[in-house]
Amino acid sequence: MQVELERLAESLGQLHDPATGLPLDELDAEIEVGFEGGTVFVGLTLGYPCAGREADWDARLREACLPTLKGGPLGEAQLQFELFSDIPVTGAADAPEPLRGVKNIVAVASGKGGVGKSTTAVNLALALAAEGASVGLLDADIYGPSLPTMLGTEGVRPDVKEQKFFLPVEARGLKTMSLGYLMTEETPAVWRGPMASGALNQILTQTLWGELDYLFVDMPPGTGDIQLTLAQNTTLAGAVIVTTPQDLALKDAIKGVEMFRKVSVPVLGIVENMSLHTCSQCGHSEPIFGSGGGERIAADYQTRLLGQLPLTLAIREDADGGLPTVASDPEGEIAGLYRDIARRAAAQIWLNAGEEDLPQIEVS
Ligand SMILES: Nc1ncnc2c1ncn2[C@@H]1O[C@H](COP(=O)(O)OP(=O)(O)OP(=O)(O)O)[C@@H](O)[C@H]1O
Repeated sequence: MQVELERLAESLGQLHDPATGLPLDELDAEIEVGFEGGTVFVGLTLGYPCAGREADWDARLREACLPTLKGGPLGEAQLQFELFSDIPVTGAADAPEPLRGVKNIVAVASGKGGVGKSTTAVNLALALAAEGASVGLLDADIYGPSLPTMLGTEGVRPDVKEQKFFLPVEARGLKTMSLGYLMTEETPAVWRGPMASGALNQILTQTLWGELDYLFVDMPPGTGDIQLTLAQNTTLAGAVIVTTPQDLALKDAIKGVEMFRKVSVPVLGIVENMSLHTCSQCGHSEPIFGSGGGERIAADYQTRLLGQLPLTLAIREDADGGLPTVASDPEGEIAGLYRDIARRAAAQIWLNAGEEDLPQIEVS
């Protein structure tokens, strides 16, 4: 029977993990197989949260197990499957105290403004929370903090502890902090570089984030000094670059990729937003901003296209109305796209954590 169980584990190791595209035995995935009381137990541990895929894994594992079990001593056994996630830690051990419990800090960035970076950041954060992770979201967009609008927390002021720390504002299952919660009439309308960097660093390191699997940072748009300083001063697990398919936005997205590479922050991948427009009247879809751009950058810059999101009224209305699509229509098609992208980004962090030395790409 032991031989049977080993054969089973072997055949399960050949299954492909959809978030990385790699077979389980090439990943740091743990497959446990056991037999007790007439039941074969299979446990699979992945390095990213994927509660939403449990039923899918269950079906695929059953299908893979059948030929191995059929006709053998375990042919009549019941099959019980459980999916676990063990999220890697890429936070720095010497991080400021409030960030010590944060396993992974992920920057969501864009080379230029208005491409949907904040909308993507909030939906990705909600998506990983829906997959079972504990998630925080820091709105570091000094030019126009939009998190309070998107999460319906306008006018909320965070509690302060020991006159030194902010307590994050809980919203839709996320721990959030935004410059928007702190703005007063005295807050400068236009932040100068060092002042902006200082303010960002302060809310990042003086917020009591507690234990988090992922902290998403919605970066200010662009690739100037403020962004560079933030990327340099923080141990980031990686960056997600949001772009639209227009040539100009793509050029700026490349600058984003180059900026993160310069400071050795892994680029987890590209999200192409507003890729296709589907007419709400006739259902016809067309790539009004062009097509294939995100894929091209991903190929040219050895990163991956994490996914594409359509230009739809629902995404805009949901975000602007305080209930982003992943929360307003969790089982819908668009929420599914965000969840796929979020799992791929998290899986990329897992892959990177398994590599001892990331290749250093020199950008002159
Ligand atoms: N896929 C989409 N379909 C339709 N509208 C979208 C989509 N993505 C974002 N939007 C809308 O586009 C506007 C700009 O989005 P958002 O604020 O997320 O962009 P941004 O890149 O963060 O901008 P900024 O540079 O101002 O921070 C918002 O009104 C948002 O609701």
